[in-house]
Amino acid sequence: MLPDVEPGPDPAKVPADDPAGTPAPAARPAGKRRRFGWGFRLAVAWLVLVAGAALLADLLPIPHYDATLSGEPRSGPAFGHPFGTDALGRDILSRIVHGARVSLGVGLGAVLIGLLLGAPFGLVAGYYRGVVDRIIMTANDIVLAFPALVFALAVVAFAGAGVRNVLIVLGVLGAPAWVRLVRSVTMAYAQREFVTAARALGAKGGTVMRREIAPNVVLPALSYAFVIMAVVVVAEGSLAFLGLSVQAPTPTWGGMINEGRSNLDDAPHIVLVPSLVMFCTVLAFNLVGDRLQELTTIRHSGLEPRRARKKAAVTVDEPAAPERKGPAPLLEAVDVRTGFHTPYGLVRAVDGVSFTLERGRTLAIVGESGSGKSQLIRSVLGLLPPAGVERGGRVYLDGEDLTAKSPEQMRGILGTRMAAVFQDPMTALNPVRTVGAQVTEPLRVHRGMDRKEAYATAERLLASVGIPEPRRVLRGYPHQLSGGMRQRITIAMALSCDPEILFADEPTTALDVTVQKQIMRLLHDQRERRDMAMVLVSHDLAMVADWADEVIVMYAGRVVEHGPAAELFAAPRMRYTEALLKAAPDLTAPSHTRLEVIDGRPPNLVAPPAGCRFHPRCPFARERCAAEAPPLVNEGSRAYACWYPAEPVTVTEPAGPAVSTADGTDDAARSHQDHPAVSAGPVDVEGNIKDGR
Ligand SMILES: Nc1ncnc2c1ncn2[C@@H]1O[C@H](COP(=O)(O)OP(=O)(O)OP(=O)(O)O)[C@@H](O)[C@H]1O
Repeated sequence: MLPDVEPGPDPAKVPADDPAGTPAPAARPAGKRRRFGWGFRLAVAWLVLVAGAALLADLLPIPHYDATLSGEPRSGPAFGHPFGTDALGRDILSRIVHGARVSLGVGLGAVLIGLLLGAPFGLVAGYYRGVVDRIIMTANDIVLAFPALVFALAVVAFAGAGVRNVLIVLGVLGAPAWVRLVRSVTMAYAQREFVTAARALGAKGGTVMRREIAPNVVLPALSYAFVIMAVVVVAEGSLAFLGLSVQAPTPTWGGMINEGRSNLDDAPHIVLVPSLVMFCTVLAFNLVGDRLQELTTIRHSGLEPRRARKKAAVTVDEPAAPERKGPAPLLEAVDVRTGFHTPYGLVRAVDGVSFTLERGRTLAIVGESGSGKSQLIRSVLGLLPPAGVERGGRVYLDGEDLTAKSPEQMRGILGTRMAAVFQDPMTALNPVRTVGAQVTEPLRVHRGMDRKEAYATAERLLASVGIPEPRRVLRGYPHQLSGGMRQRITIAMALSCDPEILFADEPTTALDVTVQKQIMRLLHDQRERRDMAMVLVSHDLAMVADWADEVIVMYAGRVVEHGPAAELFAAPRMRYTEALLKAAPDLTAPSHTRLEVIDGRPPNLVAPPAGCRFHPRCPFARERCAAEAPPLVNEGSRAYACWYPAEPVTVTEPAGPAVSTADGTDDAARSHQDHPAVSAGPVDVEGNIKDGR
């Protein structure tokens, strides 16, 4: 009888096909508008009628609900008494209308109490996970397991029957269900890019929950509130039937059913009318709740391990601080390792990656999907999920050990010294907040600007990243802008506090080709103008060839080749890099040219193959490759991990597939020709590779 219904979304029940954990609106055929349907409309109309009648009960031209003998006792529907009268001759319509006040009032009150008690716990559990989550959910499960009826009877027996006590009982008993609902929605949103982007800008946990997640919980909570209202109306009716709710003479629907039981033979309408009204009201609440839930359904992902065996994040086997002779590089990653605990074992997403990056340089990270590129930069930024993660290694920013920083200190660095731009500008921006609110936030938080100053600066920032009419754009919402414009906004946000390093995780993947080029040029120009460094994650080798100074090639969580972009593209040494370049599409090749593909699939990162991880897919693999893992050996400015590398070559004629983003502008002819492996033009790489940018 009490509200222990299963809350809507539960990300733990969904297939493991989307490690990014990106909740998205339910799929809907393009061009089709969402329809509410006649059932929904009827239900809303019924609820409006009942709620309206309850609100205006005292003004309606009907007899007083307790006026005995206002008509013939037990008489059926008649003029003046459309629903008939009860055993004392009281008007049933009037009693129904006044009873609605109790039912709906208790329903609304219980929903609010449950929400206020449960939502904060749900938010905290879903956002922080780990031990906090376990404590909250264990306490929640204990409350849920408590026999609700016994609790209700005990409270009413102790504190007395009455609307206030019924409301408290139902509200408190409903709270655990709210904890579950809000937790599951929070979990689904906690890994969304706009939340990661807010964290990357240094927002505190409380701020992220309040500003980024809570507004997105509102709609699922609203749909759930309708379902809970239905449950509470039934629960209140049941308590009233037992005489434990509001006492006579105030009418309640449950009480009317109870009173009418003895007249079932000669005047069944006394029981039937309140039963029918209650039935229709409960049905209407459920219908509206279900329909709203359908409209807010989240596509869940397998991000959340069903039961992470170790939930707390741990840091293991820290490498010693590197010995330096000269000044520290701007960014230095040493043996970075990141593993995710899953039901299938530890997924070693990043497995001992080291690199350095200097000011004014662009480092690109490439590799097939799942090779660990994104998790590497999230590890460097300290933006990994708070629980279920095993991490190791060190990251130094200008010689300062970031891995030794507290979350508070890291928040001071994110957004100000290191900032990030993510793949999909739609998901990187919070859809329920204005562009202005989002762009001004880092300015207010990190640069201490007041609202007016922050808006004026935001306007200039937007103009600097090429947004026309910035003032108008600031007033709008992300969905009113094109993909390219949205990405310009996220770039403006990332640049707002003049970071020293900009991390761009596939910043153009979600955009069309011509916009891709504009965005890359914008990023490059800003990098030059601000003398920043940039870390660029991308699948697009042509783009990397165009804009990167250095390239890291990742395979199965490890670096397999690293070197200056031009040299690496001209003459890859590691066989995987070679295969990757050959698999890149060549837009300048004759039509119907077959694309080379890399046979097989990337390995399972829970149990990667022994030896060289690429050997099962490598046409050049020999015995040694399966037995011993090749170390990353340095060769001049380059490093590669391969027992049988490709020969160093001097390329004087077209050397491989060209990848072109040509759009007819002068850029098209530009830099692909500098990198033979991704171009169609003749190039001499022996020290004569010119920087075509
Ligand atoms: N929260 C998680 N739990 C378990 N495994 C995860 C989690 N996040 C990422 N992984 C796994 O870590 C590996 C590396 O993921 P990552 O996102 O870094 O790959 P990527 O190279 O960036 O791929 P893509 O180019 O498709 O984004 C993948 O196998 C992925 O499934």
